[in-house]
Amino acid sequence: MYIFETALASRSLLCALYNLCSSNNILPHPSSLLEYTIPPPAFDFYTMSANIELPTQNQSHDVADKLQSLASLLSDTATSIRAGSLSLESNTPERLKIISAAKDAVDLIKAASDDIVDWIPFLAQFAAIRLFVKWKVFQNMPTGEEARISYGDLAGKVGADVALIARFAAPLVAAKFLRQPAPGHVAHTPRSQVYTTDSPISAMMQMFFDETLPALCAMPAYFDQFGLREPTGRLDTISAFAFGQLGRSVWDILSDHPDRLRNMILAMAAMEQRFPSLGSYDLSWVVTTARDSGRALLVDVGGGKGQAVKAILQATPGLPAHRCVVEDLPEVVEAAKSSVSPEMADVRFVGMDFHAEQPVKGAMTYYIRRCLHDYGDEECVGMLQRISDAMAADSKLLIVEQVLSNPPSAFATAADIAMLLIGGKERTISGFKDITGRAGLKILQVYRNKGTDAALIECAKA
Ligand SMILES: C[S@@+](CC[C@H](N)C(=O)[O-])C[C@H]1O[C@@H](n2cnc3c(N)ncnc32)[C@H](O)[C@@H]1O
Repeated sequence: MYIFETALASRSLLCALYNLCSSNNILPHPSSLLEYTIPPPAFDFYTMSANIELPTQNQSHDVADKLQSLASLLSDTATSIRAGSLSLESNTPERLKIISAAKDAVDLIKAASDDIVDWIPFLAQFAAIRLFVKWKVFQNMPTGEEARISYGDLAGKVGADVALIARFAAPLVAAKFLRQPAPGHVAHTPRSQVYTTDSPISAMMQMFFDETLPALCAMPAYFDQFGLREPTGRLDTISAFAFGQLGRSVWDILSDHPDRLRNMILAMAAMEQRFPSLGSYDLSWVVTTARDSGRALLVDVGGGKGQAVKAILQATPGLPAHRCVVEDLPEVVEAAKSSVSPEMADVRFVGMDFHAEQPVKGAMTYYIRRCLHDYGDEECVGMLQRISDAMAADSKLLIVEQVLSNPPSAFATAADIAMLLIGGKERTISGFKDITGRAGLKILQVYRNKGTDAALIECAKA
């Protein structure tokens, strides 16, 4: 719309110029005016048609057809929800499918100029949410269906200017993230309530604002200094550059900041639904095969607080907790041990470094989730080689990561750019074949997770 208005205004201006000049015999013909006074036009202001790709009738029909099929998908969803056969809250793959369909519909309708109109408010919303979490604004808002608070009372509770609170609340009200039930009052929505506690989603948002955003902003200066080359190492990363810590890995840097490290570990739990610990993979073979041996049955390498092992224990009846191991950096393991849940009480927690020798040998299965994408290929080959060296001939390695499709999804590409900041990357299946093969492993099967790019890759010694 805006482009059209500009075009029309420019056209009138050119016509007026032409009329003025031609009446004074300065210009012989409009085409020479265009040819000599402006660069080749994006489109012809006189005909409004020559060089612009306006949708043909066929294309318009195509858009209409696609919109109609997306609309029927949304309408079928509504029918299933009404009939009680679909719950978007509990059915993550279906919810992600519907979100993607709704986004596809919006993309079909969008003009090129609409993108920027989406991006700019998003930045304001992101900043407002981060500040409200930091200032405990969400926590100080009453919850419940009818609950509301005046901006004045809310500002008083958190010790801020009323105007400041109202200005940062405004983008969130505009985005329907908060409600404004009456002028001067604000209320929670289910979306904002997630940020009232130290939830994994809140931790993820803080991690992106505090860790990722500064690194994204440092990228132009980083590439000016280091040249336009793909960063691969784990020491001189864009993230380290952004925090003035070149030569140190992201985990070294975080170990100086226990709060940031704790937040990062908590944030990992936010993506649990996108990264199911096993998905369709059935680990019950381990329980029957190794019942009588004393071997470890499951070793989660870089397992954080043991979130994947906890889920695997739930999904695999008969798997004894005392034969499962969670490995991570010593400081992470110490923190995890201090808050262990009852069902994890018998699990062994082992401090280690996955770039060094694997301390548990000959386990039935080694498991590594969301760690390899933190590193470039050479480091991954080293990490996999350590595991491969510890594996017995019948051991399996289970890798859970995103496996990029071609072209990749928006979420996977965003994850890839976040990984680039710390010298890592998301990989295609041939990328995984390459790094596992170089570490003396072969891929047996890939179990894809419905509705996301995550997959479990089962490997054995080559
Ligand atoms: C992205 S998190 C993944 C956590 C967990 N696997 C999950 O999927 O929820 C990466 C994990 O690797 C651990 N880590 C980082 N460097 C490590 C190292 N050198 N040795 C062992 N663990 C490490 C981190 O502490 C963190 O728990």
